[in-house]
Amino acid sequence: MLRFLTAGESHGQALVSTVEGLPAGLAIDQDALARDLRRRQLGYGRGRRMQIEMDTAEILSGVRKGHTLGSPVAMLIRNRDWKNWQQTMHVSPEAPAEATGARRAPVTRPRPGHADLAGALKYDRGDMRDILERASARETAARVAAGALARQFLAALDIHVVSHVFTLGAVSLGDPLVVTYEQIAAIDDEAALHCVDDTVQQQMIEAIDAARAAGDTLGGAFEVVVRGLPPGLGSYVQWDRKLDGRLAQAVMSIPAIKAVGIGKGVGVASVPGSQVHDEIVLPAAGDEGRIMGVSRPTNRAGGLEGGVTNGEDLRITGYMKPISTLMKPLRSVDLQTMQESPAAIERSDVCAVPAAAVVAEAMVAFVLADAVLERFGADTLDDIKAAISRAEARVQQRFHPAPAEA
Ligand SMILES: Cc1cc2nc3c(=O)[nH]c(=O)nc-3n(C[C@H](O)[C@H](O)[C@H](O)COP(=O)(O)O)c2cc1C
Ligand SMILES: C=C(O[C@@H]1CC(C(=O)O)=C[C@@H](OP(=O)(O)O)[C@H]1O)C(=O)O
Repeated sequence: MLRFLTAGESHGQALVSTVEGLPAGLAIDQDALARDLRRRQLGYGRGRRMQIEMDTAEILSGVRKGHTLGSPVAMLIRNRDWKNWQQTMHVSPEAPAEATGARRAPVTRPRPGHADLAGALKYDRGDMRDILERASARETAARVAAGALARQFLAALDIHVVSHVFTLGAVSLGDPLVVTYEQIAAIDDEAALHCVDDTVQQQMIEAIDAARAAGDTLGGAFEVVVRGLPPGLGSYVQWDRKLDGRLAQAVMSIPAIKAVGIGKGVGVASVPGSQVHDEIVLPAAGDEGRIMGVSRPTNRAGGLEGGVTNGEDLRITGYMKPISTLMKPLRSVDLQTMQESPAAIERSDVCAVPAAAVVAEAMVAFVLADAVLERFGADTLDDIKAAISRAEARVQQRFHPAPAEA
């Protein structure tokens, strides 16, 4: 079983990510890890915090001479902003004499849509900073570090995870299923909104500018696409083994994600079956089909049938609500005075859909890595590769039987 836990407050000293269950013998590419962390910080519409942070993950354990040992990998991501928050975020009852930064007033006016009110009710905290510090999506940097290791494990098996943004507020590219894996893989890391279409991307930028000018915020939708998955990951035999369910939980757990789709997603509800299901045909001459000797002209199922991978690209969409901190705040109640009062204003993003897409890549990579280990599980990378080859040979033999002896 592959698992990870994170720790850390948004303006505390650091984030910690601990990953357990990776096989031994995986080469760790620290540049690729840094690239994933950087991609999460990019995207048009983010706030000033992203100019302060330059996320890097320091590997503290589990890796020696560039390779995993099979033991837990602990990683540390320091918050550069911490120096501005020591007076507010100190761990001791009193701020130490050397603490830097301003002493901030308690947060008492919950922001509709953030975790402030629900968290205060649950944990019985008067200052809602005690809630928002951990509810903050700052934590997703630690998820991306964990996901980066999973992604490197998958890449060693020639499985690749990419994403793109296809909707931002009212601007949309339309059906993401028409966008190819190759188009998504070609998106430049520095692209403003990680959209495959430059004209649509420009309209998205303008929508964000307009929202910012109005003191408002915007959400949107992204798609994660995975190429190279072996068929047979996940299972239909129990509810908690269905891979669609496991992926949906992982993506839905990202702050502000309110809906998840597989393949055609919610579109399946409004059209007949003939426009939903992917026919199974014999491959055209010269096209072997992927592994199974059959071909699927369409992939509306998004690579999953019965909660099991079918050898096609995995396609999963995530829908993000607009950021809940509005510079023109919504109505709220000051929980200290119990007077109606505009919601608190914190420094904030106007839009973070591209960042959420990168986090979703990490979460999807993690769930898939776990599913690969479950099916081909072993303690070393070489054993896993051998198990995958064996499974491929078995499927190949069944669907391409050798010609009978004359
Ligand atoms: C990458 C990313 C950045 C975010 N930035 C902000 C932000 O700057 N301000 C804010 O109010 N919410 C932001 N959010 C959303 C909140 O974290 C989220 O709405 C809150 O934790 C409540 O969780 P829920 O929306 O899932 O119910 C961000 C989310 C993500 C994924
Ligand atoms: C720090 C990150 O995102 C933060 C997520 C967030 C929230 O409420 O979720 C609020 C903002 O925090 P701050 O007030 O410090 O600017 C974002 O910047 C990050 O993505 O690394």
